Amino acid sequence: MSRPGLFITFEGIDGAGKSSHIEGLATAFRAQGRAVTVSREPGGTPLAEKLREMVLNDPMDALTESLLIFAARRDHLRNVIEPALARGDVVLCDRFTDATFAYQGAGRGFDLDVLSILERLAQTGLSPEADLMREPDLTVWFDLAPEVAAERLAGARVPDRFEAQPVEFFRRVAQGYADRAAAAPQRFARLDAAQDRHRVWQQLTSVFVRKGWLAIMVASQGGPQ
Ligand SMILES: Nc1ncnc2c1ncn2[C@@H]1O[C@H](COP(=O)(O)OP(=O)(O)O)[C@@H](O)[C@H]1O
Ligand SMILES: Cc1cn([C@H]2C[C@H](O)[C@@H](COP(=O)(O)OP(=O)(O)O)O2)c(=O)[nH]c1=O
Repeated sequence: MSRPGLFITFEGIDGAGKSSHIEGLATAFRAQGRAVTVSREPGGTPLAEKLREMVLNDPMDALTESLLIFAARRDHLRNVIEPALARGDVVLCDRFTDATFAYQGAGRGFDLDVLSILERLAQTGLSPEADLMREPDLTVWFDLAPEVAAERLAGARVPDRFEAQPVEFFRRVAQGYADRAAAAPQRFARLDAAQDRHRVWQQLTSVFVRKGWLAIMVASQGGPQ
């Protein structure tokens, strides 16, 4: 019998170090015989990537932004995430709905109750269990002080509309993530992202080993040098 799919998301403020580790984790899962789908939000389908370009570059009010992000998310769920989970893949997704609560909710101050309604609308009715609202099986939260993230990003890449925000914005976003983690402690795994890359990788793989999703040997494989 094939193994059930796993839906794993990666969250944290810009510059926390998520992208540095996702490919390494995909390699570790593949080395242990699992099929892996790597994706990101906003994005992951042709339509959602178009919406991403708008969200990251065009000024808009917070409701418009939230509607576009959830539209992109539904398209991504329908066309990529749900089919991959149905095949039994491990789905590794760089950001998901916690980012909307953290950035649009806590960061921009948009109404969290409206976000909850949009979440239910966008994430329900797509899997064989009609009433299921799709949520991650695990969310890895790269927790890092905004000042440290800003230092890491300075000069590293051209900032998008969010990355160009002042540090106070990221303090609110970081608090938004802390609130989401406190509300669903069984789903979240917090990493101390201030440590060096190797230690962050060790923390990351030990979460998966503890869950029984990776064998212990991978701790020395696949991670960033
Ligand atoms: N543990 C770390 N210590 C120092 N710098 C890091 C660490 N992890 C990532 N970086 C660097 O910080 C920047 C942001 O990392 P990245 O993985 O792109 O973050 P994110 O995807 O969370 O925005 C990159 O320049 C990356 O090389
Ligand atoms: C998924 C998501 C992302 N975002 C923002 C956070 C990031 O600043 C930006 C893009 O995320 P990300 O892909 O992490 O950026 P990069 O590839 O440049 O590291 O979109 C939201 O504001 N709301 C959301 O729901």
